[in-house]
Amino acid sequence: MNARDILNNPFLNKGTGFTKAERDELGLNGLVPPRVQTIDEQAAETYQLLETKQSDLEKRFFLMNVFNENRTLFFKVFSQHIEELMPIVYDPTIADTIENYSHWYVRPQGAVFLSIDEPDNIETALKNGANGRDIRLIVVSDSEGILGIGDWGVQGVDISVGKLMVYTAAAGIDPSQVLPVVIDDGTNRQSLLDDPLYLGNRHKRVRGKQYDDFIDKFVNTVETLFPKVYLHWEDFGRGNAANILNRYKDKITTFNDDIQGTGIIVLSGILGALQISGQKLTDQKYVSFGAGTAGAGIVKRIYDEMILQGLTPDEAKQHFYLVDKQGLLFADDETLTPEQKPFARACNEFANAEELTDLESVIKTVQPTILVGTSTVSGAFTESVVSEMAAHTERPIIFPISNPTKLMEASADDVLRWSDGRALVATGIPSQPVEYKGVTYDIGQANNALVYPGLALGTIAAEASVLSDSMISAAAHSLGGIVDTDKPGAAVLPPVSKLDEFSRTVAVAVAKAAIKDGVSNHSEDEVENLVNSMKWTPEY
Ligand SMILES: NC(=O)c1ccc[n+]([C@@H]2O[C@H](COP(=O)([O-])OP(=O)(O)OC[C@H]3O[C@@H](n4cnc5c(N)ncnc54)[C@H](O)[C@@H]3O)[C@@H](O)[C@H]2O)c1
Ligand SMILES: O=C(O)C[C@H](O)C(=O)O
Ligand SMILES: [Mn+2]
Repeated sequence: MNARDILNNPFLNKGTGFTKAERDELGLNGLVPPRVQTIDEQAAETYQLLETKQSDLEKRFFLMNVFNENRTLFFKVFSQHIEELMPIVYDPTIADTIENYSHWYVRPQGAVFLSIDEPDNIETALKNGANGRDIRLIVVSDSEGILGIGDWGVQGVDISVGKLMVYTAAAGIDPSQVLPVVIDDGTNRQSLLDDPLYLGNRHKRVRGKQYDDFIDKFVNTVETLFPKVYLHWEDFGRGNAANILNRYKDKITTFNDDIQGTGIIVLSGILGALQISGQKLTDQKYVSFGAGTAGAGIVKRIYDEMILQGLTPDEAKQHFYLVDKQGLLFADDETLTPEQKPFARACNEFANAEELTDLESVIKTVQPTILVGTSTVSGAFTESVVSEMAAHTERPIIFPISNPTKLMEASADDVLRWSDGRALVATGIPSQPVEYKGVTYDIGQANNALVYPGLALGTIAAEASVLSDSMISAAAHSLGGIVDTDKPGAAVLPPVSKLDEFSRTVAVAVAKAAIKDGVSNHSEDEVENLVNSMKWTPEY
């Protein structure tokens, strides 16, 4: 490899960090400024320059340049300032770059672009993307359900790139072992189809057999090329996400973030909240506002936990009320998804069944103790919804977790005020602490980013053949225990600033569960070492 290839390769480039000896050996003399800098000096300068940028968007562009030039330096800066930079590198700023991707496009950022029109190119494209690297982690999206902003065609590739950045910063997954992938199967967003600058396939989304076969071919090719890979699915549409997961979850090491990751983090948050309120999960009544991919995924996780805590399936089901566009979901509704069906209620349970078409009437009638929003309906948790909940329960658990910021069901600040400081709140995007009547309330972030890095680290370290339910449950429990129950206004989840620390906790718990479950051939006393040895650190 010649010197210029080294400087142009973000995995190899150290910029001014090349030592004198390296410069002599690699032919770099004269190609970088004379002074040799340590990565700490480079990181401090980079951070200083970053802080001169005014908007989050400018900061993101700047950081993406660093990412494209020098991966090690990028992750040094990101890891050092993880709490500050998460919302810039990832959600919510990433939503802006996805909506404007084609217009702002500069570089492919190491992603692999697969076109539904060219199934025969899957293997070549993946090989080109890997370029001989040993790929252990793939994030793939078809971008039909990006966050709560919907179908963004090929532009959703940024979510695959962004999720992988968080994996490395949070859990130390080696950035040279990851591969972001987007499946471009068209888009149903007319404004993209009409946009002359749109960079994706200019046709409607392909569905049915052709789509399913493409997914199958993709999975088979991935498994052949990268037999040890952990395959993460992100932001597929409601009609595909659960189907795909169910098709592969017992065969390969695979994970759907919106279903399983969100299920884990919300269960952890609820366990944290119950630790604060001193209550039992099996005494709670749960309303899911929005019962799509995430909503139903969370319900299933909490339902499984209730069974783990001793309830029968029939008893456990009685604790859930799912609300979607049509209102409370009833069993005689023919439009229910397979994931909604088990939790639909009977009309004859309610004297006023026909009135239960909006959230407020459901809250009044059901009097829940937990309300989780995954509806993408901005402001749906109104003052009357929140105060109605607070009227019936001392410490209502209220998690408005739709993303990005513009789609939140309520702000943490409003929920606390409207419940007179009694609600236990977590939000999907980071929220500033709320001051109310002399107490500072820290707000937990119920975002799957707090858990998917550790989950993968543990699973990959244990070389688990599948991601089993007990591994998922172990992840939720390992996080749920880390709250400060004595401090007034304590958050229900651990702070993002400690993400690297608790990713390790999650990883160890997950790897141990894999071994107990018989899906890993390692032994428990190896776990600490296995996890430690997987961990990549941003140093030269
Ligand atoms: N915080 C997190 O970690 C996290 C994780 C996953 C998803 N989410 C967020 O959850 C939201 C939903 O994501 P998803 O993947 O489940 O999408 P989805 O499309 O699968 O589900 C959304 C559901 O909301 C329903 N809905 C739409 N309008 C409604 C209304 N007026 N009233 C009631 N229900 C309504 C839809 O019918 C659908 O069932 C998004 O905003 C996403 O960002 C957050
Ligand atoms: O990406 C996020 O911030 C969480 C989640 O996966 C989502 O789709 O909203
Ligand atoms: Mn998602």
